[in-house]
Amino acid sequence: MISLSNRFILSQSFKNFPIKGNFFKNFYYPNRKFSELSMSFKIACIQLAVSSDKSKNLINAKNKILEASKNGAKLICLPECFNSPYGTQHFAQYAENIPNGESVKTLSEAAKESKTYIIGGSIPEREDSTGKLYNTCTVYDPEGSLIAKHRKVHLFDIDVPGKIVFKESDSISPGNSLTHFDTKFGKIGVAICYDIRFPEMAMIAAQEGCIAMFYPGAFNMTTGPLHWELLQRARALDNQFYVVTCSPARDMSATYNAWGHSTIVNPSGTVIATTEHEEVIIYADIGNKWNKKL
Ligand SMILES: NC(=O)CCC(=O)C(=O)O
Repeated sequence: MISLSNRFILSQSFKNFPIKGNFFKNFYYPNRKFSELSMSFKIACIQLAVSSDKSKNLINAKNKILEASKNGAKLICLPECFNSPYGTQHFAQYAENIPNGESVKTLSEAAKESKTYIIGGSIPEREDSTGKLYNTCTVYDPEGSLIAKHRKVHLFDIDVPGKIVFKESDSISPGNSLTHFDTKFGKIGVAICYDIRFPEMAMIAAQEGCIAMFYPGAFNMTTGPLHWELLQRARALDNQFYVVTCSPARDMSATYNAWGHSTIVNPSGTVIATTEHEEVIIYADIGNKWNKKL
């Protein structure tokens, strides 16, 4: 039995979120548009092999970003916790200030050099004024500017007897806001891993006009096979937008074994790109054309 002990009642956590006008007016989003530029554009998910060596992780991430851009990707996503092994015992050691840490510097340079949008997976963030840690995604435009930051809202606390015990809230504090950002291709939503289990976040992104929701994430060997793909297809079909997940590659010598299987799902709930658990880059062209294939 999965304990969802830190589940927020969304009406409480987002009670001040401004839902404008009649929420159901555009339920099927007939007017949501990719920009004129983007009948279709290529995205990439880098299923990065993450080690305990932070500098190595940063160099590897940058090289893979340059490789994905050479292959035509215009928007590139990294996995949850790409600069550090995923684990409560590691977060404090690898945590950085945002925007003054080395991970932000590396990703900003990579975005500028590759001239791509980058959704920088996540890193453990230290807020200097409070000492609190967050699991945070940073986003960059093709000029290398930091254009958005998402702190994971729903922390992953789980206890499946005999299978997996993990309590992210032991060291990480939750974020309290939703994150959507504009690109020249259209508006994009971002959330992190366990956030995908809370459909309201994706619904609000769709209502706000997002064309896709990206979830850097690291599911595990218990819940991965059960729910990873199902959740993505559900969020995509519910909201009629693309859903993209990006996991670290699996490392069986680590304390937390990621499921891998980074995946891209179209607005009809169909998987258009996926993989197994090794280090790899997956690509897909996303845009308005998907519905002509139905
Ligand atoms: N890193 C995470 O939030 C993992 C979430 C997960 O595995 C789940 O089942 O949910």
